[in-house]
Amino acid sequence: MTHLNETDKAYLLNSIRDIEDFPKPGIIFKDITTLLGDEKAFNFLLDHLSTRYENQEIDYIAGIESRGFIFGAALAARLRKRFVPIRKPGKLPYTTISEKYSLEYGVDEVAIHIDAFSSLGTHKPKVLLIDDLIATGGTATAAVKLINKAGAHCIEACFIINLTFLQGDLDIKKTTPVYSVLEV
Ligand SMILES: O=P(O)(O)OC[C@H]1O[C@H](OP(=O)(O)OP(=O)(O)O)[C@H](O)[C@@H]1O
Ligand SMILES: Nc1ncnc2[nH]cnc12
Repeated sequence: MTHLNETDKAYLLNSIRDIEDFPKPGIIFKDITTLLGDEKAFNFLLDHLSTRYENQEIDYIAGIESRGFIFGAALAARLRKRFVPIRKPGKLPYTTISEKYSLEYGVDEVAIHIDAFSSLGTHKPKVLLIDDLIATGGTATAAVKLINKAGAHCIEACFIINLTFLQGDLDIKKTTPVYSVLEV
């Protein structure tokens, strides 16, 4: 189904477990392992995402390490699209390009293989970016920049959960559509 009603969203949200004070005091961690461990909820989510994206022009689905790999690769297999991993630094074996981003304290980085998106005739490769969750938005904003640096076009950034009170999607929305299945 393209549109999820409030009952559908409550069903998915209830399949995700909240863990208080992980990994630090004050954080409520959204634990998606309970969604993955519930085959009905996981397939319900994948049915929804497949319906949303099946008729859109997409050449690649890129997932952000590590939880974005799970949803991104599952959706890519269903839609018969190519999957590209966006990884933490030092993990990819071939030549990479990378993008740094700020954390609350310090910096982090995401990387991609330089040839991840091979050119497809006349058009720039169209990429759907997927991650499980957007919090401050630092990771996903850097990932969108990386997709552009790699010569592709990010057609949408998709998240299963958006922690809306952090407004992490504001920067991405300046250049790229954002879709969040669940807003918390
Ligand atoms: O919006 P941000 O504030 O940048 O945070 C969101 C990112 O944090 C989590 O990943 P994490 O770095 O914990 O890695 P993991 O998926 O390997 O656990 C989550 O899966 C996102 O990738
Ligand atoms: N509250 C949270 N739950 C799960 N993953 C996260 N990544 C950043 N914040 C998170």
